[in-house]
Amino acid sequence: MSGVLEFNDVSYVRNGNHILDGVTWSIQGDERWVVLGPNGAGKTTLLRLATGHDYPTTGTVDILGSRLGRVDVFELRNRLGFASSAQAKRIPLNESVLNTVMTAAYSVEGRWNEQYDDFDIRRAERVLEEWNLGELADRTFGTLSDGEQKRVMIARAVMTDPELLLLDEPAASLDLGARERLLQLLGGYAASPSSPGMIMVTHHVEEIPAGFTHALLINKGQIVAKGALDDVLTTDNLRSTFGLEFELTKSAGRYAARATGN
Ligand SMILES: Nc1ncnc2c1ncn2[C@@H]1O[C@H](COP(=O)(O)OP(=O)(O)OP(=O)(O)O)[C@@H](O)[C@H]1O
Repeated sequence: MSGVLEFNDVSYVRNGNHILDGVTWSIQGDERWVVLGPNGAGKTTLLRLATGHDYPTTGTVDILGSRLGRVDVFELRNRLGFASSAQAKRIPLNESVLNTVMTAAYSVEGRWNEQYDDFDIRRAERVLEEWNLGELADRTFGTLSDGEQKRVMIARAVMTDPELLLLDEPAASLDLGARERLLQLLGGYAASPSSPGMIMVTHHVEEIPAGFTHALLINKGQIVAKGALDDVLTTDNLRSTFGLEFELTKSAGRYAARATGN
């Protein structure tokens, strides 16, 4: 079975630096991956390639069965859902929450002259309900809290029923309550058999939602470990990735890590 995303011996080099180095990685549509690694490891670069926002220096990237470099990336991106803080910054602050989500149907960030039909409106309203945003539909994006904005960006990413959903640090900078509410929603979404393949970048094992199945650990552009979550999340692999000794625990499907040495 060919995957929804295939990296084959991918390197990405800038100014002589190997930002990604020999990355081979395959994701199937029923897998939910977390990508973990320290600052500067290459996680965002991985997502930029996986969403067709950049090209590998060497190696190949296949997204939804199409080879990057031989396919119209704008068409391809319509089949992907992607949420990041960089994208959130492009949303006009005076745009309504409903429009912020609905404009994903046209891959635009602010409403202009596009004609939306009842289907688009109903779909956007349903997605807002699913992500606990129904009461905020008429609010403007700029008046939302950080946690609410992050949920709106995820709702926008799933609005078009993507075949692959990519989330870059969706829980970053959230307070404990907002983080836990978001992880519950993400866990529920990940557990649904109708959900697409997912990739979520994070810095913290505590932010891995229950229901995620696989992990990729990366450091200095190279894969440290990849595979089933429980096989990959080990103290040895965390030490190799973050350069510290950790105590790692798992409870009710969630992980926690605490440094034990240096
Ligand atoms: N176009 C570029 N030119 C030069 N260096 C780059 C370029 N893009 C990324 N880098 C560098 O590559 C490294 C990896 O960047 P990337 O943003 O992928 O890391 P990251 O794992 O997402 O980091 P963080 O966790 O801090 O967000 C960083 O050192 C970054 O400065």
